Amino acid sequence: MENITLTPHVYWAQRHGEIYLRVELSDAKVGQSTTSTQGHGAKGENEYEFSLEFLEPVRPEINHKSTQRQLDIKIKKQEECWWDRLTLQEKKPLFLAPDFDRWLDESDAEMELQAKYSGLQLFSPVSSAYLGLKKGYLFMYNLVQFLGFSWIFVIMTVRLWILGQDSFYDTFQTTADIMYFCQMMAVLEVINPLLGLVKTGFFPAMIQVAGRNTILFVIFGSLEEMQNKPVVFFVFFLWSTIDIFRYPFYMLACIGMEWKLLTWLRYNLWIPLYPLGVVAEAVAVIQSLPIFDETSLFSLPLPTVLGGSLSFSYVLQLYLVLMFLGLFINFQHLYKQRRRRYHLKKRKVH
Ligand SMILES: CCCCCCCCCCCCC/C=C/C(=O)SCCNC(=O)CCNC(=O)[C@H](O)C(C)(C)COP(=O)(O)OP(=O)(O)OC[C@H]1O[C@@H](n2cnc3c(N)ncnc32)[C@H](O)[C@@H]1OP(=O)(O)O
Repeated sequence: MENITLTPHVYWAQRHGEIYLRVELSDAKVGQSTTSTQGHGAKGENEYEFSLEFLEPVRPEINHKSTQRQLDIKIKKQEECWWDRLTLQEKKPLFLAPDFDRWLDESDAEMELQAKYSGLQLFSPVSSAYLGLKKGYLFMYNLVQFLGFSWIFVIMTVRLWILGQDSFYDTFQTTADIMYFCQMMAVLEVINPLLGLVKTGFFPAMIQVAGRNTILFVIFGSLEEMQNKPVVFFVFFLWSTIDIFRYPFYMLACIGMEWKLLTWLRYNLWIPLYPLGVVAEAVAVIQSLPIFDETSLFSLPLPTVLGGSLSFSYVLQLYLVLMFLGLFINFQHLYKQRRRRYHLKKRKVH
């Protein structure tokens, strides 16, 4: 019977300097070209072939080792750098999948490099356990946040659908408990970069978490008069709309996966939502100023000659200025992250 050329399953992983390909072929006999191989694969004994156009240049020399189970190929990158994907074409070939046995994300690969230089073994039981724990922790954290914000988003949307504008007035009573929980958990987003668990900048995360928590705990939480205002609806709706996409995006990143639509939403939705969110928060702060003046809540004691006390509303007026400074810093940060993500795409077009 005449042999037909088939495509084997190929699994890949990378380090800063190398690409690893694992081809699912047993007892492979590699021909002149490394990508054309005689071996036993999913469709039995046959000639198997695949070709890949790499994202960046690689060195011509290719190392390969055939075992009873698979064919391992190691290719050196021309330049030591992290690739966003393996192939020049954006759409992943059907026969290609991540090799989760060797898979490391960029920061883990950096850790591996450091471990190599300091003589430690990254794949020692201790460091593998650390990586597993880190991934498990981040995955669970993102999952819990995703569920929390989804719950808030769904409750608000359903109530808006059924009650219309009436639902604006009791958003706080129906969703605040979960919002408190999610936003208290979000403090971990400031701690995670400090511990080196994620690459997020500490300062942008701090601005984000401090900004939201000031609104939630100080403005809405401590002033009952604010809790029935429609502004609560707009603030909570804008926060949850971004986060029902942001957290699943991080979850997939934890397991080395990407869903194009989700990535697009994560890197584009903030463009209208962030300014809108800050404007809604500014409205909440402005509405709370007369209430703080009337109730003297959190007012700062001063000597009698200086008037006896300073209303907290002055602190909030200063905070209003900081809010727009914070918006500017984070908008720039998110814009840079977006450019970094789409950099390669642009280079391809020009
Ligand atoms: C002078 C300052 C004074 C401060 C005073 C306070 C003033 C406050 C003013 C501002 C008020 C803002 C209040 C907020 C309002 C709103 O939220 S409105 C609604 C719209 N909001 C948004 O769009 C913002 C959403 N938030 C974010 O995007 C983040 O919180 C961020 C910190 C602002 C930016 O995110 P960042 O993490 O830096 O970017 P990423 O590209 O997503 O992540 C970098 C890499 O790290 C990985 N990663 C991050 N977190 C996780 C995680 N939890 N789990 C797993 N992985 C994570 C991520 O995958 C990235 O990895 P790579 O892709 O490999 O690079």
